[in-house]
Amino acid sequence: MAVAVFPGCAGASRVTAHPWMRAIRCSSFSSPSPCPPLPPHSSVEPSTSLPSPESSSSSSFFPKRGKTLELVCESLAFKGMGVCKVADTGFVVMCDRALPGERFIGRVSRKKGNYAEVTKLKTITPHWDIVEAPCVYASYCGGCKTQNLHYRAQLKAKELQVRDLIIHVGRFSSTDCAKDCIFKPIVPCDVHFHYRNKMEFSFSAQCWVPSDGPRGDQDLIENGYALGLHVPGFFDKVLRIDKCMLQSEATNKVLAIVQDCWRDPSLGLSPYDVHTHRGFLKHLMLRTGRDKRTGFAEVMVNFVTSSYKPEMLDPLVGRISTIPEVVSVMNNVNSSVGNTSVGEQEYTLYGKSTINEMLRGLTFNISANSFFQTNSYQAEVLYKLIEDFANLKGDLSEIVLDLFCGTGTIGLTLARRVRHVYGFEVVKQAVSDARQNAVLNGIHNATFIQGDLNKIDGDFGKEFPKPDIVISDPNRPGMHLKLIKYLLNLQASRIIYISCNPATCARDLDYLCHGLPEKNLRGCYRLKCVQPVDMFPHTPHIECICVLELC
Ligand SMILES: C[S@@+](CC[C@H](N)C(=O)[O-])C[C@H]1O[C@@H](n2cnc3c(N)ncnc32)[C@H](O)[C@@H]1O
Repeated sequence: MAVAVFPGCAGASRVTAHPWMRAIRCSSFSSPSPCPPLPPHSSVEPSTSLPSPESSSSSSFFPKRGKTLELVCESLAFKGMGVCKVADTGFVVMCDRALPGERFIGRVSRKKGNYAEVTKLKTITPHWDIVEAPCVYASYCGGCKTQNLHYRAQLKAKELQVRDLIIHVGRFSSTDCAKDCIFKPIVPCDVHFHYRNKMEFSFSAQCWVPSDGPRGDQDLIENGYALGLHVPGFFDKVLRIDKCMLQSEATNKVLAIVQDCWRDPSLGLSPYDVHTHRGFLKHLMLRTGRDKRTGFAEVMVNFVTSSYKPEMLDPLVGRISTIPEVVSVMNNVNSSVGNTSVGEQEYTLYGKSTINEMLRGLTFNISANSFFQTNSYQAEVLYKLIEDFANLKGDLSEIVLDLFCGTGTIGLTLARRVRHVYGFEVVKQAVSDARQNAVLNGIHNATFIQGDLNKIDGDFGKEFPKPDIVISDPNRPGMHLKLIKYLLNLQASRIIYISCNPATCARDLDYLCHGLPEKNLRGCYRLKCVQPVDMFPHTPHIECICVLELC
């Protein structure tokens, strides 16, 4: 199928397509921080003229909440929201689950500064590059929002989003970027399904049944219990999922067994109720790794419960441990009212307490709560690119600083070719895993330090020599201004910035390259390359690697 050209990519129609970008700088610091405004940028201003949603003349217009509008989706933006225009007027709104080319009726649900959000009510004509979504839950669960968009079109949309953000939020000139070939084509993921090595399902006392949902769900309304994924936007409603096409076949077998028996009244198991704070079962986390000798899948099952009652879980453990791939059953006990999966106590109910995964020739031990790249196939590709971009001399002379190092995977894959790796990470367990992973792989030139990179002070950096290469792989909020300031003072010759949020990445690149005069910061880096990598087909998530060189 031919990939349609997105009309939103060209010329004037793009002009009105970025009103939400204003919010990026202000919303993305993870701790209180002065929030500089977006620079004047006339091209990001939305059109505000529309006489009436039903007609199309030109008085000032902002649609009222509840108003229905006929819309056309032009492109995908932040979090996979469709960028839409009111038909015949050009007024911009954002709509979840609207895909490029789709004409539909939407209802205004929220006003957001200078644009509005709408809820889709009815499709008039479908989007371009339509394919049939193979998963019955694709329209409901919130995970695979673009499963019915041809994969090539998904890639194109992600590539355009990165480019847009770097230019408009990062304030890089599109002409210069084109001249210097800054934007590299996105690297596709060859594995489109079953690529996720970790999924977390929730137990709930409130089952959500979509009115036009997958058949067979009707009986669930009766007792209201569900094991599945949260309905987007609801912390207390769960859509029952019997099979997820993103996780491994082995973990789907586990899910099927648990679905089959957990509601059996004779077991006396109850879901945790987030309103009353009563009940036992909170989450079912499933992780897939690989046996380091055979390369075959090995699975960890982690029950997150509100209290420690292993005898209650015995019947489930007995059944799932008959699946040959299951090598570990863990129990994280989280007695707090919060509904996270990290427990205060962790118990091994069956088998071992960690599973293995291999990456770039190294073996990693993964415990229930360790961070590990969730697509191991594509992590291999990502890490190879990082290593290539790091452009190491390979003479064991260089120092690498691995910021936000998690379980040390990036630093450890580089350690064989450098003098020393220093890794920083806030999660204690991840730091301990990183140290163990170094030992497991016979690596002695890596030091992992626990610390919060949002709270660094003037002493940061005194405990290690000046790095030649900085790797920075922050989570979605990006880097704190304190860390940016440190990097600008440090002046390492190369920074490899890996990001899972191109919006905050663009902001940080702007600071590193152009500075921030109101904070007395002078940029001293040149953007050499932006390489998007698709780690998560069918989802709005975008990963990219950016290479910066000292001017
Ligand atoms: C996107 S992950 C990258 C992990 C690792 N580089 C990898 O590829 O596996 C981001 C990591 O940053 C850590 N992190 C988040 N906020 C942090 C902070 N303020 N200080 C230090 N580490 C932080 C998270 O715990 C997580 O391990």
